[in-house]
This record gives sequence, C-alpha cells and structure tokens, in this order.
Amino acid sequence: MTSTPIIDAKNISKAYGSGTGRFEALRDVSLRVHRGESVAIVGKSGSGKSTLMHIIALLDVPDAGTVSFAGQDALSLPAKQMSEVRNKEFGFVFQQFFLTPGASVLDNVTLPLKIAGVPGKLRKERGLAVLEQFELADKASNKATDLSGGQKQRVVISRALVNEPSVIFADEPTGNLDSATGRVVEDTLFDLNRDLGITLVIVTHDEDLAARCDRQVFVHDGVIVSESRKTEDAA
Ligand SMILES: Nc1ncnc2c1ncn2[C@@H]1O[C@H](COP(=O)(O)OP(=O)(O)OP(=O)(O)O)[C@@H](O)[C@H]1O
Repeated sequence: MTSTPIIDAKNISKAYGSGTGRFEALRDVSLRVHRGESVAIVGKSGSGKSTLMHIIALLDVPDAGTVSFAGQDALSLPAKQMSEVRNKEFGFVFQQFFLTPGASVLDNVTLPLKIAGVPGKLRKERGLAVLEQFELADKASNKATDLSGGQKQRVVISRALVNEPSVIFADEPTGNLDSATGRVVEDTLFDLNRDLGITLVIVTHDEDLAARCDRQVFVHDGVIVSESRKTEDAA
C-alpha cells in the first residue's frame, strides 16, 4: 500500500550567487517524507542540509524542481496560501531559538496563533496549555531571554506545537545545549512523533540523534548520496 507522501520534493536544484561566485548548493535532489515518519538529514558542514530543509519547509524556493505538501503542488500556491500552509502545518525548531527577546514566554509561544488570526483569549488558553505540558506555565510572563538554554528550547518546541502542526522541522535542535539537556529536548521531539504522529524532519551532525530517526538521508556536495533505515537495536 502506498499513501500520498506528506512532503514530496522532486528534482530540486538551488544555486547561490552568480557568475564566478555561483555555488550550486543542491543538484537535482528528490526526497519523499511520509506522514508520521522521523527523517534525519545528515552530512558535512556546507553539504546543503539546511538549504534542503528550508526548501521542503517552504521557507525558501528552489531554482528548479517541485515541492508537494499532502499531494498539492505547494510552490504554485499564491504567497498567502503558502504562508498559511507553513503557519498551520509546520512547526520550526532551530538551534538559535529565534525567540523575540523583549516579549514574554507566552507571547513568543502564541505568535503562530496571532499570525493565524486566533483571538487573544483563545491564544492565551492554548499557549498556557502547551506551556503546562512542558512544565513551563510558571514562566509564562518571564521574558523569553531570562531562561536557561533547555527552557528556551522547550519554549521553542511549545511555539512549534501551538498550532498542532503535522510536521516539525528541526535544524540542529540540540546544537546549543549540553548533552543532558539536549537529550531531554530530543526525547520531547520523539515523544511528539510517537504519541501524536507528528512527522519529524531533523537536520543534524549528531550521529546518535540521527540514529534515533526512522530514516537517515545523507547529503554530500548538494546531492543525496545514500539513505539508511533505523535498525531495531538502535531504537
Ligand atoms: N545565502 C547564501 N548565499 C551564498 N551561499 C550560501 C547561502 N546559504 C548557503 N550557502 C552555501 O551553500 C552551501 C550549503 O549550505 P547549507 O547551509 O545548506 O549547508 P549545511 O549542510 O546545512 O551546513 P551546516 O551544517 O554548516 O549548517 C554552503 O556551501 C553555503 O556556503
């Protein structure tokens, strides 16, 4: 039985710069991600991992190729609808957190709901419910910057989850954390995958983190060179 992939990227190419400074970051790359899967994108620094993730997450457009989301050609959508897909269906977790420094934890977490036009009272309820889940409700009125690294990343995951996304894209999600805190953040992501069926796409250098994913996709010099699947004893 084959189901429609949640993400189906075909023949993606992307170059940066022009003339002699032109650099081909991705060359004819195709990648399918199925609903509920966890996929690690791995490779050396500069291999094109983040570029690939940004394109399949509709944060950037390729020079050539197509990206479908749930069977629909996402790149041909009008800009407004494309941002709606991104805002409603995707959650983002980046190494650098990207929290708004002066704003409260709650305001940071509920930002995707604000963008989606959800009224204030409901935003607050949903934001607090997610923070509660991560034992951060007592930090709701703190400034987002006045938190530990692990707490910040849990705030970022709360923000990624508040819209009940179908896919979470994480780019080196544990890169700024010590190993124990990183492990807690990883566990949180895999719990969401297992318990809620949220699809995970994780860009990482970390072999242990990659090994926890159902599938590993290896990128080298802008090309997918191989793939492997989790063996049961790596679980
Ligand atoms: N905005 C840009 N302008 C010019 N070149 C870029 C730009 N973004 C990325 N590149 C180049 O494209 C290549 C791929 O970058 P990308 O960030 O996708 O790699 P990566 O595998 O994610 O690397 P890292 O693990 O270091 O984050 C790199 O050689 C990078 O220098």
